[in-house]
Amino acid sequence: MPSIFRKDLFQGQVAIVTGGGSGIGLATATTLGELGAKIAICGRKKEKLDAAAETLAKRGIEVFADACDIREMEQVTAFVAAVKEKLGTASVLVNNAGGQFPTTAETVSARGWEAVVRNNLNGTFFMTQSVANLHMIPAKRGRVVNVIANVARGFPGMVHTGAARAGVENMTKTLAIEWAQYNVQVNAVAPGVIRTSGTDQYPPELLELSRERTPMKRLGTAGEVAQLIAYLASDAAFFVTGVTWYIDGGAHLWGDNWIIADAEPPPPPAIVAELAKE
Ligand SMILES: CCCCC/C=C/C(=O)SCCNC(=O)CCNC(=O)[C@H](O)C(C)(C)COP(=O)(O)OP(=O)(O)OC[C@H]1O[C@@H](n2cnc3c(N)ncnc32)[C@H](O)[C@@H]1OP(=O)(O)O
Ligand SMILES: NC(=O)C1=CN([C@@H]2O[C@H](COP(=O)(O)OP(=O)(O)OC[C@H]3O[C@@H](n4cnc5c(N)ncnc54)[C@H](OP(=O)(O)O)[C@@H]3O)[C@@H](O)[C@H]2O)C=CC1
Repeated sequence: MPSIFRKDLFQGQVAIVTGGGSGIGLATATTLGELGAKIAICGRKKEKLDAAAETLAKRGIEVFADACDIREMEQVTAFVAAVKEKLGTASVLVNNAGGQFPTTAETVSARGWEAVVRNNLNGTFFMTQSVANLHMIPAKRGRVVNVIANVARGFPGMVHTGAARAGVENMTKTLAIEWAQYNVQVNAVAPGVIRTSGTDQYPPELLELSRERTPMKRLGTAGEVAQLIAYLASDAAFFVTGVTWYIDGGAHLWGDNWIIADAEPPPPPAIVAELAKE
């Protein structure tokens, strides 16, 4: 996707993109890198990262890639220190790593719940705190962009991730206030359904349902999300903080991914009938 931004927009800056080995993360790393930033990417699978690093390097982007599971504080601390040593002080952090699995709320196991909350809420906080303390707060400059999901009306079918992403959305607001004094702006991006290696793992019929229920009648692209992230990471968004930006073709306002069962509603309690008589 051709960029609308000036070619040297991020010249001299270092950007960390978690989950930068694929999908939205790789598109974001490519976009920021092509706009001049040095790029650090992490993920759990080293082979995926190596392939992504090669792709970025072929485009002339200086890149540091290393395995890091964002759920593990020790791995996060080591990765964040390595970025400083290899590339310098980071001014941009894109918390993109995350994921979950479809489940009904009544069947999700305690371990399944915990795995998803750790992945999307704990991991995002660990990375943000570590980058802020080592890079952004001492430099008095930082832009954090958290990739969440469309949780405006809950997240039926994925209760664990809905709760975790809502946690990140609230954290976004808190950190925007606490860290304004350090010139660290914190925003969130909430993608609707975006065609990526991630959504390729979901049943095609679920994706088609989402497309039909999206007012703009299509799925988004990783490049479109990357452009929004680039704006929020740039100086053009200097006065923007604590805000969630939906990029979903209108889906947070209208359209449902969850079919409510066509069951007989329960009779109302007696008090409701009595009040109706008055
Ligand atoms: C309409 C579509 C909308 C789509 C919108 C969103 C799209 C995206 O987010 S795209 C990104 C897509 N990628 C993913 O979502 C994959 C991410 N998944 C993972 O990274 C991992 O599976 C994990 C972090 C969610 C869990 O990994 P891990 O901690 O290693 O978990 P364990 O294997 O140890 O299992 C713990 C616990 O969780 C249960 N579980 C794990 N995966 C699944 C699954 N796919 N389905 C059902 N249950 C799962 C697992 O069974 C364990 O529970 P117990 O069995 O009770 O021990
Ligand atoms: N595509 C969509 O429709 C939507 C996506 N999102 C969110 O956007 C983000 C990007 O997703 P997308 O690009 O579509 O999918 P991908 O599956 O391609 O990207 C997810 C990336 O996160 C990395 N990752 C996951 N868990 C961890 C972890 N614990 N530590 C480090 N890295 C991790 C994965 O790498 P590895 O497996 O190597 O660890 C992978 O590169 C995710 O948070 C996703 O949930 C939100 C709403 C909709």
